[in-house]
Amino acid sequence: MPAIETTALTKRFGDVLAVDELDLTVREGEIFGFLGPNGAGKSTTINMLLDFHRPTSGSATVLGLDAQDEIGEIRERVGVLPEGLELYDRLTAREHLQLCVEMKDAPDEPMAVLERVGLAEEADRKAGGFSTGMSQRLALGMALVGDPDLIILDEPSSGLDPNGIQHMRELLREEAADGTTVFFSSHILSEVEAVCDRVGIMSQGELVTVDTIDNLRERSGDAGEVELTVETVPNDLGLKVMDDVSDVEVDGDEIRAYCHNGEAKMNVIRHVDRAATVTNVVATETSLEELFNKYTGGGRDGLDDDARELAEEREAEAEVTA
Ligand SMILES: Nc1ncnc2c1ncn2[C@@H]1O[C@H](COP(=O)(O)OP(=O)(O)OP(=O)(O)O)[C@@H](O)[C@H]1O
Repeated sequence: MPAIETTALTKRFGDVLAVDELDLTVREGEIFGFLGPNGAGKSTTINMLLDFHRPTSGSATVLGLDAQDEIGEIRERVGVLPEGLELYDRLTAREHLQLCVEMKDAPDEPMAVLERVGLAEEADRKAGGFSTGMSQRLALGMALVGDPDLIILDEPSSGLDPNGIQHMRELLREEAADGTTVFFSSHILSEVEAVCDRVGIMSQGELVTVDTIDNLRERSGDAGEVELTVETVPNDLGLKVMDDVSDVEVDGDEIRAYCHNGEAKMNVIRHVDRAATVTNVVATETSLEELFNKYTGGGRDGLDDDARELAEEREAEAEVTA
């Protein structure tokens, strides 16, 4: 049974089609990153999963339960860190946790949760004086109460310092290792890249792709770059004619080649090694940032079929309205 499944899930706010016939499956036990630029429809989707917004049409299940009809049971089994959660200014961190423990009838010890999110020293401070990052840590702790089967986090890293981001990443990994499904939206792509099993990329209300990051790289036809430092660059390098290699550049004693897959990178290294004395090799992968731009229209080359089709539809619509 999938942890989350949506079928043609759609939300319209007046003229704005925030989520457009979304079919999304999040598997049990995975860490799934939900990506997309501002206004792509991520929060609206999350809000429909938790019945904060009613869909215009379509349906969603969470842990096999209907997101509208069985929301009570869903809320008992899901830990949520919503976007812009407002804390109670006059309650301390410990009191917030205590409230969650009581509401979920959970056996958790508030101090143990505060330890986990790095807030133990602030346990008796009122949340009204918390920094954004501290509030976010507390909200994360509240989401962890009751050992949920699924954690849904909307932009969990917002306001966290690098230390906090690292800490949150570890917590999410621990939760996943324990069998919890983690579904989170984020703008911090490096964070998504570091923890997610799969990512889904939203653009203008539509899901343009879902896959592992490695597969996205592979499918985008852009595996990355290999840079070799050599004692003397040979006269006839012969790299440009190699399969799956493009944009070869030579700069002093450095040779750079963009490769479309890992095998091409290895072939480049072997080829140059035969022709010259190689003193250093650096291979880099296409960053998720670059992939993200491709899939959301930041660059057209390398779009997968779905994204290209979507982009072409958009252009055709634009021509009609122009
Ligand atoms: N309550 C609302 N009333 C009207 N329009 C809304 C409402 N909530 C969202 N929208 C619109 O729906 C679209 C999707 O917004 P949503 O907040 O889901 O995007 P998002 O991907 O979460 O963006 P961000 O990363 O900026 O949080 C946007 O055009 C937004 O303006």
